[in-house]
Amino acid sequence: MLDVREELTPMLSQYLDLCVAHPDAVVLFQVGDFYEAFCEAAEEVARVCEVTLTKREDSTGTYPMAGIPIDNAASYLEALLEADYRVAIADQIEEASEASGLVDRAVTQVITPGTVVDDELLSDATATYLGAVAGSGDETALATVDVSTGECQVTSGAEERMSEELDRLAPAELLRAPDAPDFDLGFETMVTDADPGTFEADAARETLSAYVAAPDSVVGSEAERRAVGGLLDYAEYTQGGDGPLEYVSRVRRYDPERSLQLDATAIRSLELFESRSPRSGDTLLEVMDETACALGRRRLVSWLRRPSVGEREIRRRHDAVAELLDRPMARETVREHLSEVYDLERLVSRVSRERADARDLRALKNTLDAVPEVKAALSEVESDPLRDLRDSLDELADVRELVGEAIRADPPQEITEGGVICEGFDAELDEVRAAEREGREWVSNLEERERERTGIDSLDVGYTQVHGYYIEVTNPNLDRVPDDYTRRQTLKNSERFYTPELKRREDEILSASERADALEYEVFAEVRADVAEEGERLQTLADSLATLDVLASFAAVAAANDYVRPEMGADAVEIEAGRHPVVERTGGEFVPNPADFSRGSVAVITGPNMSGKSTYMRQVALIAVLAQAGSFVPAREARLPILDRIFTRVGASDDIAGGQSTFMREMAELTDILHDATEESLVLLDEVGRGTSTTDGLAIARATTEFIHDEVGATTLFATHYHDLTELVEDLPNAFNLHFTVEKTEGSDGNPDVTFLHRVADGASSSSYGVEVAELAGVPPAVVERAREYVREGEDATPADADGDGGSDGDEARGSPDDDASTGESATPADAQASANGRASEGTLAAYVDGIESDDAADGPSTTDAAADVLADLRALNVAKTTPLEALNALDELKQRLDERDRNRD
Ligand SMILES: Nc1ncnc2c1ncn2[C@@H]1O[C@H](COP(=O)(O)OP(=O)(O)OP(=O)(O)O)[C@@H](O)[C@H]1O
Repeated sequence: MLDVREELTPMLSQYLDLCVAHPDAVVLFQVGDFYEAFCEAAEEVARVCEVTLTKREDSTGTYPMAGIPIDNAASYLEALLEADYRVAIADQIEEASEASGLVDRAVTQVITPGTVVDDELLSDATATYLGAVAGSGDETALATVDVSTGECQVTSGAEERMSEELDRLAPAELLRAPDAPDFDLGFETMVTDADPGTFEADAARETLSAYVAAPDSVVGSEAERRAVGGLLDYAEYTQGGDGPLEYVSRVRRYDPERSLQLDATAIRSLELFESRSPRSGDTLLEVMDETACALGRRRLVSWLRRPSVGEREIRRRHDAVAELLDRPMARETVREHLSEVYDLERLVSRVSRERADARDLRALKNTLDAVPEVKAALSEVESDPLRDLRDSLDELADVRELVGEAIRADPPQEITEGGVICEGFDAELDEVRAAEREGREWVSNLEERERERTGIDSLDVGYTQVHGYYIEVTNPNLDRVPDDYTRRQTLKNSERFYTPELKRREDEILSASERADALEYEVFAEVRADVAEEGERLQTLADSLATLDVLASFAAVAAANDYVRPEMGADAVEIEAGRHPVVERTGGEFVPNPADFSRGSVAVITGPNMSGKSTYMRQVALIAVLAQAGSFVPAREARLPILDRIFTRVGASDDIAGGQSTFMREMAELTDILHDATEESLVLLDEVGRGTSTTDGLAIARATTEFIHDEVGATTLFATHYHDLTELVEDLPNAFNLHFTVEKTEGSDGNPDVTFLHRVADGASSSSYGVEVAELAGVPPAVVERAREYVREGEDATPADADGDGGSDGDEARGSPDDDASTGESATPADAQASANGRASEGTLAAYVDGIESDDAADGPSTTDAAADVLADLRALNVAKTTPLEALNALDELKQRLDERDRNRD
């Protein structure tokens, strides 16, 4: 279009200028009640938003055009953001009526994934971050801002640390300074190449100096300053580029190591915020979220994501929860009033961005109305933290009064059309309104007066938009019309007139009405500006309300679920009758279990599939997370150390959907653990080493355990199906075995029935019960029977030790992956269950196949072809992409083909 620019109409040429100024965005251009896009942009908008692609015809040609209604823009904007577009909103910045020629337009906002501020596009519970990275090596800095609330934070450190921090915060959009590392990001984001100049030291200092008085004192290094500078400059650009964002009142520096570090893997595998299985759907957040308002909800997420490591801070939170637990009346009253609290942080930012309307200000007033009530409910509290919180609640009576007196209780959405400002607030406005009212009254009495004067009983006074006020006289009465009537309009049966006085009044009414609307808007804008002045006090209030809401929520959850206050600062993890906070809520009777892990101990946990190993390990970690976040915990008693990090490495099969080599990923995560864990860390390892051959897997598991035990000293829980690992405890003084118990009874068919007791006990497990678990899970009887035959064969044979790595003994032989010496692959009966659970089960299939292969070798060529076909099909099966049902069906079909082969052979 650039080449024909000279020939375009002024409007399209204006559109084109804006597109050139915002090359990375789709420009949406206000035309009346619509946002329009033209030419190529129109095609994209039509496709993504599913709106009709129309044509605009003018003297210069025909152009594609697509529009979205402004009133209803949110869902369309969401679609564009989801399709990875940035959207530049070009609003009309002058009234069409005032424009001489083309209406002036300017980009007032660039909407990008990291900078959305519209409530409809934001989630209540989580913050949407824009992030910026500058620097490299040990001097890498990461700055983030939540554009909707103004929360701006910066941190720095080694590249890997910052990469972890990025993964944890998962900003929706990321800016990179030219020298920033090219991180391998573990989350979806839009990477934006911002103007490199904004990241330069001087430019950044200047940007920052508009926000903080002494830029050098808030940031720790040049890299931090550059990251914040580039970040805020871009945030300003997206908000219309009118200078500093007033609502960013604080730029805070933080050190991620000052909180319990949970990396993205741990957050995911502990299911803090997202459930890994589409079926379960329950997360720690869902269980813990009894918050009453959005402020509290976001604070809860941030406390769970970043539990504290400060013993004093943790104790204070526990003190507050304890008191709120003891005072149910106060707690419930506080929660009730908090539920009337609007999203103050976002409200304040809208006020200072001049985006708040009259309803927002009323919402602010309602929120402020709740504050004295909350304070009153807390009047008798005795604990320091609650007293401090109560005393810190600023009622902002001045703001509350101002809004109460200025803004009507139920104002319209539109702030330019009157009906917003209360009577009695502004003398000039009242005067103009009085004039308007008086005029209208005069008109409304006119009919009666004129009927009397003319003697025409059917005379009517009315009003139309086009012609204004009129006096209507029907045709038969026209002869009685007085001389001062002037004809305005002729209808079929009547004539309409006006008088000079009526005309004068009409002009007065209209101009008073217009003036009143304009004045109202002016007064409203003044009130809004006065409120904006108090932004910082409002932010502080929001902060206290958020904290109070989370503490009350913790107390409510503790009351409802029988949680107990943990004792902090212990030297060991000691839990009596601990429960998994999420699993205990998802039905069935939950069996509480104890934990007693001294610092640096390594517990090797064995037990059949489904016996409760993973649940147990996660429960220990979740109890630690909850305690350090400030909550009570699901247990009868708990004494806990203050942990610095929690690491989790869960079985390779759980990551199969990730697409990458699961074993590589497993090992990369293991490397991080071995590298970064300390004596204050808790490490959960679930089936480490499973992603490779048995020999290698066991070797890695063994070496890992030894290393953690001897060198790292982290408290470690290691769930494994490698029963050989249980022997390790004999050599490692700080290691011990735990196992999960099952009850085995003889079933009616003579085979064993297994009941899971979900109870942890000392020592190693004696059996795997994989086949029984497979049966319980519904694996077809033919397969289960065949598996039993294999197990019996295995038991009769001498324990295989072809790998020369020790082999197994007695009962353990069945569960030991070492048994499967013929392939060197893992063939635990566990895998049968894994299959039923929707996980890959290459081990079991491999065992099955190898059985067939050796059969075939013995039987000669006659039956080998059929078996080879089966094998080929099996090898072609993409386990990662196969659902459990498909896997079972495939297995059943292969089995039938082999049965067929056996019958032919007989
Ligand atoms: N203490 C408990 N009380 C009641 N039910 C439990 C308990 N622990 C676990 N369960 C139930 O048992 C199921 C299996 O538990 P879990 O996944 O922890 O077993 P696992 O031994 O880790 O299995 P796998 O080795 O296959 O991963 C859970 O989904 C849960 O429903």
